[in-house]
Amino acid sequence: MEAQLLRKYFIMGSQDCERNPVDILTEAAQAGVTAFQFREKGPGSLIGLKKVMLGRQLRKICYQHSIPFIVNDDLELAEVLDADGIHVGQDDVNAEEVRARFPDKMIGLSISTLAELEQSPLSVIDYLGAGPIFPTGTKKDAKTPVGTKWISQVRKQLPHLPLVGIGGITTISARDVMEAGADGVAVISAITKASDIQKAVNQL
Ligand SMILES: Cc1ncc(COP(=O)(O)OP(=O)(O)O)c(N)n1
Ligand SMILES: Cc1ncsc1CCOP(=O)(O)O
Ligand SMILES: [Mg+2]
Repeated sequence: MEAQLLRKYFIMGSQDCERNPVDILTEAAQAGVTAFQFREKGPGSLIGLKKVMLGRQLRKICYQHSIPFIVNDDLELAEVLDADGIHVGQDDVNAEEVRARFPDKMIGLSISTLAELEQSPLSVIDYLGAGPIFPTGTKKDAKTPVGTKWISQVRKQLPHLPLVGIGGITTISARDVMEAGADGVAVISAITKASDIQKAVNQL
């Protein structure tokens, strides 16, 4: 995959939104986010048909704006929505299984420690999501923040694998993440909680 696609990677589910997620993604897409992950997860999230129906709407917006549509965790949903990619973490379906099922989709893998990095099937994935970089209130079960140093460490070990930082990144701290060597920043609240989404995306 082109690392440039990770530059402004927006992640969202309805649980993150105080207004219509369709409007929020439309504004973010118009403002120039470069990738989108549908992460319908946690307290207040939709399940079953409602999740699929929202996913269809969000998938369509990505298609209209030529933005990759990536599904978090849920392989069935990725198939039903014909997603461009899937993001899995260390406690999710193994990335090798995801690759066996989806030879042509982008696969992202979360990475928080050196041990995880050493044990991961890096040859089957397309990018790494490194974090949480900073403390975050968005993901209740987030691991201990690892800081931007973690980005530099991963970049040093893997100079060519596309790499995005995630966790507590704001329009101000995004610069530090990029300067540490990331190809992009993955954010939820920096966009969903912004009073002016266009401005927030521009600042990122
Ligand atoms: C780009 C990106 N990086 C990391 C994550 C976190 O994935 P995971 O650790 O599996 O946690 P959940 O998002 O599933 O709660 C991500 N989603 N995206
Ligand atoms: C999904 C995820 N994985 C690690 S931290 C995090 C939450 C990121 O949300 P925010 O950008 O609001 O801190
Ligand atoms: Mg996961």
